Amino acid sequence: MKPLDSLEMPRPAGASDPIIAVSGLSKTYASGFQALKSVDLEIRRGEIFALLGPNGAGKTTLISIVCGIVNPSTGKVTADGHDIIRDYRAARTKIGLVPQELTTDAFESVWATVTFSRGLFGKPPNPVYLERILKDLSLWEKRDSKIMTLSGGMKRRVMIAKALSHEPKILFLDEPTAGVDVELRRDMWNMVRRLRGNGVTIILTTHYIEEAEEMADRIGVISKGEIILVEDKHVLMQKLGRKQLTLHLQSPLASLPPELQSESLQLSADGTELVYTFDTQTQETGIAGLLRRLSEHGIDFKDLQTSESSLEEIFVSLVRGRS
Ligand SMILES: Nc1ncnc2c1ncn2[C@@H]1O[C@H](COP(=O)(O)OP(=O)(O)OP(=O)(O)O)[C@@H](O)[C@H]1O
Repeated sequence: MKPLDSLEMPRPAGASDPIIAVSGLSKTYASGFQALKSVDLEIRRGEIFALLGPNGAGKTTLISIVCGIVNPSTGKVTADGHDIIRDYRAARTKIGLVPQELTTDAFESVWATVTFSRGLFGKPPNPVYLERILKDLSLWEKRDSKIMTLSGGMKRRVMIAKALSHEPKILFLDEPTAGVDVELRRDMWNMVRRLRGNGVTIILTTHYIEEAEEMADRIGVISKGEIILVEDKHVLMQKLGRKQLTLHLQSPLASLPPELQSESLQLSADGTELVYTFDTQTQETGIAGLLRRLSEHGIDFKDLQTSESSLEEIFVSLVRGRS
């Protein structure tokens, strides 16, 4: 993909108010199922926000409400200062949505589809802008092709072009890289970064924790309709991160001596490795004491390595802790 430098959407100078403000938002579907439980969330201007949560946590429901596709039961949402219900049109114009499912008109050409999408938002035609988007998304050569003739990856690019056609300030990407190949995933990550560079705020939902780890400025975790955590990515990883020290033993151990047994020290099944888990936040890691006690028991090691817990491990432990 070529650069999206051309998408000039300057960041408002000094604007510190949230671009999206969600307060007390609840949703109970007609079935009686409560998908969102009094959600409060603020999205900052110009950030990439990743919303993580297991299947059925309420991610799509939340996005759908902000985009005016699903009605909230209670609560208030504003998008760039516009109430999404009272001032629906103005709010919706600010938002581009790339939904999970591909919903494009199979018989239309790429060009007709993006032109039509722009028109839906009441924006005057701007073929130069649309040409830039299609070029940036490597779709320009396919502009006259019917969508049904495109590959799945190309169709996904069309969905993005449609979402950007009316120059939104906010872009929602619902599971953007589910089922796409590695190359397209990389392209999309690069595109998201360039959009952010141009002042677009991006909210993405993902199951790929790797994606949040790589892309997001902040991470929100949703579980069973509740936002259980919102944190700067680096702070989150530092706060909840644990480190592991793995000792490769000189000779395998049948079992750990009782005096050494603790939750933080585990012997591998084959007895060749000892794994010690410690908190990155504490002053005292306990490593010196551990090494001393091992030596007292005549347990020698030939090598050691440390590793930090990934966002994936943090996420799993957070969501597990709630179930
Ligand atoms: N129209 C509906 N009627 C009744 N229940 C619904 C409806 N839409 C969604 N739900 C339920 O609300 C819950 C949240 O669904 P939602 O699609 O928001 O979750 P999600 O976090 O996006 O999940 P996924 O990661 O699987 O896409 C689920 O239990 C789902 O079955």
